[in-house]
Amino acid sequence: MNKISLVYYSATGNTEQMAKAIEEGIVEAGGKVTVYKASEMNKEDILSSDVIVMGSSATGAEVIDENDLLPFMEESGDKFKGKKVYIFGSYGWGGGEYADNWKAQLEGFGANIVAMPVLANENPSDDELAQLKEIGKKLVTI
Ligand SMILES: Cc1cc2nc3c(=O)[nH]c(=O)nc-3n(C[C@H](O)[C@H](O)[C@H](O)COP(=O)(O)O)c2cc1C
Repeated sequence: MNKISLVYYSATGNTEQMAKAIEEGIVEAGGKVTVYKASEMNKEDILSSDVIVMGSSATGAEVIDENDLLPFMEESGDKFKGKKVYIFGSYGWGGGEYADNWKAQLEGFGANIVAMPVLANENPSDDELAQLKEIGKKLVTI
């Protein structure tokens, strides 16, 4: 069974709801996940996981959380090489463009993006939450 960590940034709760759906899926499938808010993450624990799940809303100008998650990504670069990674999040108006940049950055580090990111426009829909739950189930043994 995979060691899974999930770290997310959410200003108003949209990405947080999505994180909860993934967590539910993992737990339903008999797995375990340690969930961190980006401002409280344990970087070593996250980087020692088999599967790293990261969520962020779009902030600034089409970027992920610039206070914690972006610095973590940039300082950890090579440590993502060969890791199984899943990213998701919520955006307001940019069509989710920020996540394309994010995915490309991770792929540049050599990460293996295990499924297409689910991106919600503001509040996640029931369908998006259901998709995230299914992805959570798969992460347990992927
Ligand atoms: C300061 C700020 C900057 C934002 N920048 C973007 C952006 O560049 N592109 C975009 O699509 N949405 C942007 N948004 C909208 C948020 O990404 C959107 O409201 C999202 O649903 C918030 O999710 P959260 O509650 O998980 O943080 C921004 C919102 C705020 C408050």
